[in-house]
Amino acid sequence: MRTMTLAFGSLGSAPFPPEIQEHLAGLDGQLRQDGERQAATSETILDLVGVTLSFGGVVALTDIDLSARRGEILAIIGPNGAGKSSIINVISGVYRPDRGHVRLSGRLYTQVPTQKLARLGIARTFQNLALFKGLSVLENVVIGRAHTTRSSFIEQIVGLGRARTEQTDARSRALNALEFLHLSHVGDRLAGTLPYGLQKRVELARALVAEPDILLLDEPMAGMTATEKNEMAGFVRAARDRFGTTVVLIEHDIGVVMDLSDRVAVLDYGRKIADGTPHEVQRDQRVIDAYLGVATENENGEGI
Ligand SMILES: Nc1ncnc2c1ncn2[C@@H]1O[C@H](COP(=O)(O)OP(=O)(O)OP(=O)(O)O)[C@@H](O)[C@H]1O
Repeated sequence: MRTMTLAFGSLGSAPFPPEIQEHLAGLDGQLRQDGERQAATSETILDLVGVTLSFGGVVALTDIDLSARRGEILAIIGPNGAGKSSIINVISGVYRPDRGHVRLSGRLYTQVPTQKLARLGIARTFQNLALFKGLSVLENVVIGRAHTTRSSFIEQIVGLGRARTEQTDARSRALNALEFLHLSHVGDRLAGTLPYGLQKRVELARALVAEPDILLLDEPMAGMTATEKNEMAGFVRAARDRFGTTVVLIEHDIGVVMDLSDRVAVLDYGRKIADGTPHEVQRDQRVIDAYLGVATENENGEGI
């Protein structure tokens, strides 16, 4: 059953909670406030061309063209089973498309090499939490720097020279990421002991510490309260504003999507049926039809 709720504007322009806003603004004066978003450059950093993917007889994606520009927040939405996760998994190299290709910063891949993902400038979070629950929050975030390690196994065991420099650097960057996401106070806690919403934020910290060009977020606000969603949306926006990161996210809460995204791509049955600004997509008849029967009219019988 297709269960997506079409609640356009449910969060509207809900403000980023004041204490978080104050914290972010005070970090080093570099953060831009809401409404002063860093404009996405016209440089296309991610390009999917004609991507088709099937599992046996099930066609998950059909001839998908999709691109994202540097510094853009792109949301992928669609009913359950529409192919959203499949796109993220193609971009991150988990699935190899039957046809089509992915271009990252101009380089062409039929399949993105998963093991080189971080070095290619891509970091991701997962639909279900993927933290090491028995490690501290800080240790979890330090792992996000693993791709930068050049020292040998022996050097790391002994903890000398290059290994020590790398560890110090990783720890320092992880501490900065924790501060940026307002998590410093839980850095020493075991990740598994944190409330769910904070664990999701730790995942974001681990992805951000890799300093990715492209951040893939698979339902980053799933299971969160409205307040937690607002906080998370604010942090995602702040990360983009501060680092110029391109964000590609899947999110079921359309209110969050409309408020946070620069552009929205809509999938239905594995096909892209719309791609535009939140305003454009919201009024697209094909999108409304895709969710037919769920809040497509207001009380006066007018389309929303
Ligand atoms: N590993 C797989 N094996 C077989 N079929 C799959 C696999 N992954 C996805 N599919 C199928 O491909 C289609 C698209 O699935 P996908 O998970 O990409 O959709 P989605 O939009 O992310 O859905 P949801 O919102 O429920 O997470 C569905 O029909 C799904 O059953």
